[in-house]
Amino acid sequence: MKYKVYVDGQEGTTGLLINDRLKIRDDIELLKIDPEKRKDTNTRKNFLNKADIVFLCLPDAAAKESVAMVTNEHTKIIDASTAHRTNPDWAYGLPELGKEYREAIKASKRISVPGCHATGFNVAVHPLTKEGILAKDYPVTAHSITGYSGGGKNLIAKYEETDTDSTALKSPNFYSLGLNHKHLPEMQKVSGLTSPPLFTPVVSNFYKGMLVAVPLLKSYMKKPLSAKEVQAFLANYYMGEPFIEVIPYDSSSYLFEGFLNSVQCNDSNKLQLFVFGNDEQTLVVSRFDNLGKGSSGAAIQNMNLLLGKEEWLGL
Ligand SMILES: NC(=O)C1=CN([C@@H]2O[C@H](COP(=O)(O)OP(=O)(O)OC[C@H]3O[C@@H](n4cnc5c(N)ncnc54)[C@H](OP(=O)(O)O)[C@@H]3O)[C@@H](O)[C@H]2O)C=CC1
Ligand SMILES: CC(=O)N[C@@H](CCC(=O)OP(=O)(O)O)C(=O)O
Repeated sequence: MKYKVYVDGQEGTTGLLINDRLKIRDDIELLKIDPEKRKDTNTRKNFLNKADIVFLCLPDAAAKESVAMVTNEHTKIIDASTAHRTNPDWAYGLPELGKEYREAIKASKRISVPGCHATGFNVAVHPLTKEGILAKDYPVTAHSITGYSGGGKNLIAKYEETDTDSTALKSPNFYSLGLNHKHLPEMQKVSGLTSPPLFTPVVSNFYKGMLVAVPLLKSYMKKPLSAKEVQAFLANYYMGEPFIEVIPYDSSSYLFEGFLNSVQCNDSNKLQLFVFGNDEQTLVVSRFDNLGKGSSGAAIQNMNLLLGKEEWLGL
């Protein structure tokens, strides 16, 4: 039997990539809506209820509308938007965080795909709070560098327009300067911190790829660890996870002329976790593709868990 899969938002940045990842599967029947009708409520409703699995690749408000249109109790929904990520009725789609996350995903009909920055952040911080290395009230900061595809069609168009004088736009730019980025609620909830992290993302003039960096001070940790000990702890935590690669503490061979680039994990579902530093100071950095493990790759990984096909290690 082939699973019927429908992508609501198939023409968007995330939807197109999910389609690409589904096209190579022979265990899936892809239900394709006529592009002209992709915003027609009745047609969408019909597709949403015909499918065994629905991917929502829509703005938040449209994602909520789609969920409300699903009346078939067998339909499972994997939502790429921010709409349900802290909703307790939805599983948080980052199975590597622990057995309870993996089991919740497998048992649920409603899965939320984590935000891209939140993925990099939670992979670094969740194990440290869970195992009591960081107290819940540790004042966490995080910095992120992302390609512009993270902003979807609108930001891609802004960056790729040729008729604007965009020198300023095309330099690296801090954004979310209200310090209220939309991923803060899921960062705080999943890491269990009592306050949201102070998070400073930077968008830059390349299409995709990202780094999320979390600096830590040993003297403020609940269980004080050096950078080398943090690396050993994370390597042990993620041992056996095919999509999370904890890089050896001596990571010099992974750098290019001493630089850590943002794009080395592109076109994969891989997330690399680096730990830099010394006895007192630690910098944990996640590197991954914002359109891979940061969205469409993670969405497919969650589908595989739902279908009992964890062994699928394709893109
Ligand atoms: N880009 C990224 O790195 C990531 C994005 N996400 C999230 O995934 C979701 C999709 O993002 P992304 O693919 O980047 O966004 P895009 O803007 O690239 O695509 C959104 C798509 O949704 C369609 N759409 C909008 N409103 C409706 C509606 N009412 N009914 C049907 N279709 C509609 C748009 O149609 P039209 O083609 O006409 O514009 C477009 O094709 C968002 O919630 C985003 O926040 C999550 C993680 C990462
Ligand atoms: C460059 C840029 O604007 N990036 C987006 C990230 C998109 C994303 O992952 O956000 P959702 O998953 O919540 O949709 C941002 O930081 O808001």
